[in-house]
Amino acid sequence: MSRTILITGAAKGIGRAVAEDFASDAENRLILLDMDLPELQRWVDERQEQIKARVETHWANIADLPAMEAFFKTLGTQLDYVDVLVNSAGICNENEPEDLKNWHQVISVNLNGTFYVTSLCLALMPDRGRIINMSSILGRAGKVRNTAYCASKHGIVGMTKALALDLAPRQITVNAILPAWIDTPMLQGELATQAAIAGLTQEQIVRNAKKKLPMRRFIQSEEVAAMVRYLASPEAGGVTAQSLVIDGGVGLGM
Ligand SMILES: NC(=O)C1=CN([C@@H]2O[C@H](COP(=O)(O)OP(=O)(O)OC[C@H]3O[C@@H](n4cnc5c(N)ncnc54)[C@H](O)[C@@H]3O)[C@@H](O)[C@H]2O)C=CC1
Ligand SMILES: CC(C)c1ccc(C(=O)O)c(O)c1O
Repeated sequence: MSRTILITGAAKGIGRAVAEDFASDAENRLILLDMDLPELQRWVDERQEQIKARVETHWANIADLPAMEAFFKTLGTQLDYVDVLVNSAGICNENEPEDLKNWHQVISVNLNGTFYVTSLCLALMPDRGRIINMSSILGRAGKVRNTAYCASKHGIVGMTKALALDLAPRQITVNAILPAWIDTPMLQGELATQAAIAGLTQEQIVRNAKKKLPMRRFIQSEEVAAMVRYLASPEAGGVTAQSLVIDGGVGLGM
């Protein structure tokens, strides 16, 4: 089955693992977007031997609406369809409760950016298309010092549910994945910050963190990519408007 798959945030972490997964199929065409184009290109160059799909890389800031409109206008002249959209680009900043600047920054990227890409992509999406949004376990729970991030991820869940109903007559499915504690540069960066604050080594912070997790381990990006693969498959044609959690049980633990 020949498909075009557009992935945001493909340079690192979950987005990269999703790209790697789809890249093993020679019938796929991948459109990979990220703000960190050098890192995205470096990874694609490094994996040339393993990559079977046709891959294109593009610099993109999903929060920049005029730039995204221009990007999709050009894309529309180069292809007929985007069959699968995976919205993985996102940022995670802690904030003081009254921090307006951080609010705008996080909402701009995580919520507005995800909506911009989705709405622009819809013009290119055929019936039976797939939209998969990376929310978070913080799309259904709260966390101290995370007002903006939690709001953005709750927003993605709401957007997913409503859009799924709009698009259901066309057999387009829209689902959210709710991960937590995925071993990515985002998590490693946060652990490094915590280690610096606590005056501990990164290894000590990692050991302490894992002790508090029900499975005593971080989830690998490839495990999230497998969930994306399922949601993108023909077999998942009846799964829509859902929030699929992959958090090793942490969201339900005490
Ligand atoms: N790592 C984790 O434990 C969890 C991650 N998530 C979510 O999963 C998604 C992916 O996270 P990770 O892979 O861990 O993050 P990451 O930081 O490792 O990778 C995110 C990628 O998105 C790109 N990006 C950020 N802002 C962008 C923008 N404005 N335009 C284009 N690209 C942009 C970055 O350059 C980076 O390559 C995010 O939406 C995150 O909120 C949710 C729950 C847990
Ligand atoms: C601390 C790390 C980076 C992190 C960030 C966000 C979430 C989430 O949205 O659920 C996590 O679970 C994390 O582990």
